[in-house]
Amino acid sequence: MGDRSSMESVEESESNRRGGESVDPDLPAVPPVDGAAERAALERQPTLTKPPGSLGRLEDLAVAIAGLVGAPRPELAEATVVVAAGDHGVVDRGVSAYPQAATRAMLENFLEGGAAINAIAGAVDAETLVVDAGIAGNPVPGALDVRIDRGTDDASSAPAMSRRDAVAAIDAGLRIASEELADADVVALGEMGIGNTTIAAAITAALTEASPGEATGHGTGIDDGELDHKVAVVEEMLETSALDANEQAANEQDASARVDDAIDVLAGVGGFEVGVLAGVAIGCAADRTPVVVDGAISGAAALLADALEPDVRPFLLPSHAGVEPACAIQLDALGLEPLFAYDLRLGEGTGACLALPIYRSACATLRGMATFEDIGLAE
Ligand SMILES: Cc1cc2ncn([C@H]3O[C@H](COP(=O)(O)O)[C@@H](O)[C@H]3O)c2cc1C
Ligand SMILES: O=C(O)c1cccnc1
Repeated sequence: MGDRSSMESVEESESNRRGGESVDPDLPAVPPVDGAAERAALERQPTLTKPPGSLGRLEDLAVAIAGLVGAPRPELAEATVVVAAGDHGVVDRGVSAYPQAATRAMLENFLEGGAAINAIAGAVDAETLVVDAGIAGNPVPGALDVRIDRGTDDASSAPAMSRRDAVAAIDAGLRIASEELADADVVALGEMGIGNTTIAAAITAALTEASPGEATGHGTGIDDGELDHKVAVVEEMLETSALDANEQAANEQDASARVDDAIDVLAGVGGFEVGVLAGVAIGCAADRTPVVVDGAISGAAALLADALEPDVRPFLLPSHAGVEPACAIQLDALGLEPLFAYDLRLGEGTGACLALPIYRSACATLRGMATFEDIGLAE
C-alpha cells in the first residue's frame, strides 16, 4: 500500500481503462454468527438486575453483537471510522452543489482535525483513518494512499472504471481491513467525494427494485430542477453500463455470476471510495468485526458488499435513517432497522459514529451488570 505500488496501479489502470477482461476479487470467507455465544448472551439477559426486556432494543443489540464477535460478553473498545475518498467524473454533468475541489480540501481538513467527523469521532472515542482511494492530482499527504486512479470517468457516457480497477478498489479495502483495522473491535464506514450521492443512487437503483427517481436525492443541496437533471443522469449511467436489476436478481443464486454482476455495477457507475468501503466491510466481517453503516454512500457500499458476499450481511449494523432517499431503500433491502433519525445528510461516517455509544452501551450492560443472584435476589 506504499507509494510505489499505488503509482504502479495508477499507470497500469491508464492502459486498462476500458478493459473488459474478467477479473475477480480474492474474497475471504466470512464466518457464520457464533450461535453458542449468542445463546449464552440471550440466557444471561434475564439474569441481569432489571425487569426482563426493560432495556428494549439494547438487549437485542447486545445479543446480536455477542454472536457476531463470538463472545458472550462482548466489548467494543477500539472503534475506527474509515473515511475513504474518491473523485467522480460525473461531477462534470452538474449533479452536485459543490465543485470537485471540495473533495481534496475536505481530505486536508480531515487530516487537520477540522471536519464534523473529527469532532464526532473525538466525542465518541473513535480513531479516524483517512483514505485516498483516487482523487484528482497528487496523493493527499498524510492520507493512507490506496489510489486506484485520479478519479473515475463520467459514468453517464462511459463506464466509470475498468473491471480491473473495480477489483483493485475492493482488494484495497480488504487490505485495509487486514492491515489497518486488525485491532479494531468495531468499524464505521465513512466517505468523502463530491458527486457520490449520484453514484450511491445509481448503485441503489442497480441493486434493488428502486427506480432512479426513487433513489436520487438533493445531496449537498441542489434545487428541485437540478434534481430532475440528476435523476436523468442516473438513468443515463445505468443505460451506459446496461445495468439491469432484474438480470442481477436472476443471477442471485449463482455465486460467480453474482460477483461478476456486482463488479459490473461498481465498474459501471463508480466510485473508488465505494469499492474500497465494500472491501473494508467484507474484510472486517471475515475477521468478526461488526461494521456500522452510515448514510447513502456507505449504504451503497454495504449493498455492494452484500451482493459480492451475502454472508457479510449479519455483520452490517445500522445507524441512522438518513435524509437522502437512497438510505431508506438500502436499509430496507439489507433488512436493517435504523437506530435513530437525526435528519443527517452529511456522510463522512458521522451518523455511524453517533451510533457507537449505543452499541457500546448495549455491550456494557450485558457485560457489566450484576445478576439477581449477585445481589441476593434470585429465587
Ligand atoms: C464541505 C463538504 C463537506 C462534506 N462532507 C461530506 N460531504 C458529502 O457530500 C458529498 C456528496 O454530495 P453530492 O453528491 O451532492 O456532491 C460527499 O462528499 C459526501 O461525503 C460533504 C460535502 C461538502 C460540500
Ligand atoms: O446520506 C449521506 O451520507 C449523504 C447525504 C448527502 C450528502 N452526502 C452524504
